[in-house]
Amino acid sequence: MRKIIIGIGGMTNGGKTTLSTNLLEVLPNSFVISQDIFFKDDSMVPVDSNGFKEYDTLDALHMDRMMSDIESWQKDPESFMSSRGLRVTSTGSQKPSVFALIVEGFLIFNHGPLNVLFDKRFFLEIPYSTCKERRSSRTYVPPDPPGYFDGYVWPMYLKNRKEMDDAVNDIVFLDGTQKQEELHSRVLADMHEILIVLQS
Ligand SMILES: Nc1ncnc2c1ncn2[C@@H]1O[C@H](COP(=O)(O)OP(=O)(O)O)[C@@H](O)[C@H]1O
Ligand SMILES: O=C(O)c1ccc[n+]([C@@H]2O[C@H](COP(=O)([O-])O)[C@@H](O)[C@H]2O)c1
Repeated sequence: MRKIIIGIGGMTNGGKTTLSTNLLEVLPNSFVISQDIFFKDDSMVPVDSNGFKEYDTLDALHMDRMMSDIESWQKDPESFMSSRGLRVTSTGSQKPSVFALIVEGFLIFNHGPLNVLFDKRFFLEIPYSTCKERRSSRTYVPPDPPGYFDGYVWPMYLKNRKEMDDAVNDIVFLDGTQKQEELHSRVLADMHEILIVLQS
């Protein structure tokens, strides 16, 4: 049995969830773990000197819990999926030969212990104006206060991005303004290559 872990990183609103959901639909025996669901409760997130909640750091996330879920998948992907109500697809009487885990999130490559687990890393980039526009039509819990994007989110993106660029060099950058179908085909083609290598 082969296991493949793909990282779909990217800027806020870069299209990570959309791309991951599209991949999930076509990849048999795949599962998506999203970093977003590991945000700490608002009461645990401190406020910076400008009064903005510091959500865009690894400290705002339960990374220990996220790692523990990924470890469970690594130990036994089949049980991991069935314990979440998902059936494993087999060919005839044969057990599936490949399981794929897609890990998506805005800080997945900034966490060293997670970053080392990826067989392939993708990062969705969009221009500042697209990012600001997409973000303004999204409602988080809690919602972004006035000035949050320019006063906190964008400066933190630049900081986190620099840290990632300094520490990780094996990333395929994707233009998140491309059509969803193009992004989907590009990632599938790259994954296909890895699967061939893994199966040989
Ligand atoms: N390739 C794309 N082209 C145009 N809009 C997109 C594309 N991918 C995602 N979007 C839109 O951008 C917004 C953010 O997408 P989402 O997948 O939730 O981003 P993320 O998970 O990176 O925050 C959504 O409104 C989504 O419909
Ligand atoms: O999901 C949450 O609990 C949450 C609460 C407050 C803010 N967020 C924002 O979620 C962003 C990362 O998620 P995403 O999907 O935009 O990449 C990050 O920029 C945070 O500011 C997310």
